[in-house]
Amino acid sequence: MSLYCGIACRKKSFWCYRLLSTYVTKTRYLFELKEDDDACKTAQQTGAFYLFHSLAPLLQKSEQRYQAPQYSLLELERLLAKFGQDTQRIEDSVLIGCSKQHEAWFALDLGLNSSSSLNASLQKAEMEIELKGSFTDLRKALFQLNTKDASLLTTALLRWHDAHQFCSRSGQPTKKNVAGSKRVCPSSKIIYYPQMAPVVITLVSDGTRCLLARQSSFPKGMYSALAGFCDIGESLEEAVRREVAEEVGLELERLKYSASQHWSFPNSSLMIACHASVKPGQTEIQVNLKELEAAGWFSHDEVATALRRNNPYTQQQNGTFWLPPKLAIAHQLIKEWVEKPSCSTLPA
Ligand SMILES: NC(=O)c1ccc[n+]([C@@H]2O[C@H](COP(=O)([O-])OP(=O)(O)OC[C@H]3O[C@@H](n4cnc5c(N)ncnc54)[C@H](O)[C@@H]3O)[C@@H](O)[C@H]2O)c1
Ligand SMILES: [Mg+2]
Repeated sequence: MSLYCGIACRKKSFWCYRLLSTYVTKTRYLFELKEDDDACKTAQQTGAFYLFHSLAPLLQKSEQRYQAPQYSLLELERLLAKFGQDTQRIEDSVLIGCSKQHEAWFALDLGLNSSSSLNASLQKAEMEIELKGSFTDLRKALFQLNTKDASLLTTALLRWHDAHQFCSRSGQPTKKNVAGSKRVCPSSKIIYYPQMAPVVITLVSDGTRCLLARQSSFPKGMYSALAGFCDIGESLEEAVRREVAEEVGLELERLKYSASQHWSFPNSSLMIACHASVKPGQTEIQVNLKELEAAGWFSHDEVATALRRNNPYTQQQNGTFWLPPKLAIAHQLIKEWVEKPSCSTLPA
């Protein structure tokens, strides 16, 4: 393994290596796998593969808990052989992380039409029987897994490769590197990197209440914070102010960054979450019905109660509103405000 400890000391020595923390060696190892196709191929030999079918991750259920099983390269080759597939399909896998011991983790979709193999997608039902699990809709899967497994199962990279198989300049097929961190057009030499769209999400407060809204496409009864894609040329602050003005007709007073999250739906977004406040007396909402179905101010008690009983699968019948599930950054933002309502009015 060729690891070095930094710009000041590029020696490949045990002494140098020992100076680096586990986290740093892990990130350097992943960097190496993204840059070096041979190193990544070698890593596949001892690596672990997570399986997907048309972007739905394979989950197995044991004792009321769901887990995403891992397969070795050998197991994967045997599986493909059993279904009459050539092992070239493994070239479609993408690097998604590694363990502290540098076991590399890959994601492979058996349902998408393969770019490296002539064979089309594998039969889902037959695979599920063979693998003793089920390919589960990603949204559902994310809410059934623990946070660590859920973050591994992001399908954004698989989806991006599936949708970027041709060069937009030459029209020729592009080729992914082994790790899947880029695609190159052999004809135009253009390098394509995975893209994501910045999205702002804002919980607006008037000091005692917070503003929640819903789109008609949301599950029945669910309310969330205001969200919107950033326009080209905008700063995050400008995007937050514009989205709030556009969607509910309010002008913001203070704005405070909270946290961020990668979000796989509908494609690949970087959600940037903020708390914001409006001027006292300037709280009258004018809902933009082209964007939202409804919006309103909710008291601290109402929101705290909704957080306590939050379960999307049981809340839809009795007419009460419910909030996005724990894994969504909207939930974290709302929880933060419930725990500390002054967070939106404190200086940034
Ligand atoms: N993780 C969370 O907690 C959370 C919570 C709420 C919303 N979200 C996500 O935030 C995203 C944006 O929210 P929104 O729908 O209110 O956005 P929005 O208010 O900007 O409205 C969506 C519209 O913006 C336009 N648009 C501009 N740039 C776009 C792009 N790059 N991709 C797609 N559409 C684009 C389209 O016309 C689209 O219909 C959604 O995809 C949603 O999944 C995540
Ligand atoms: Mg919006």
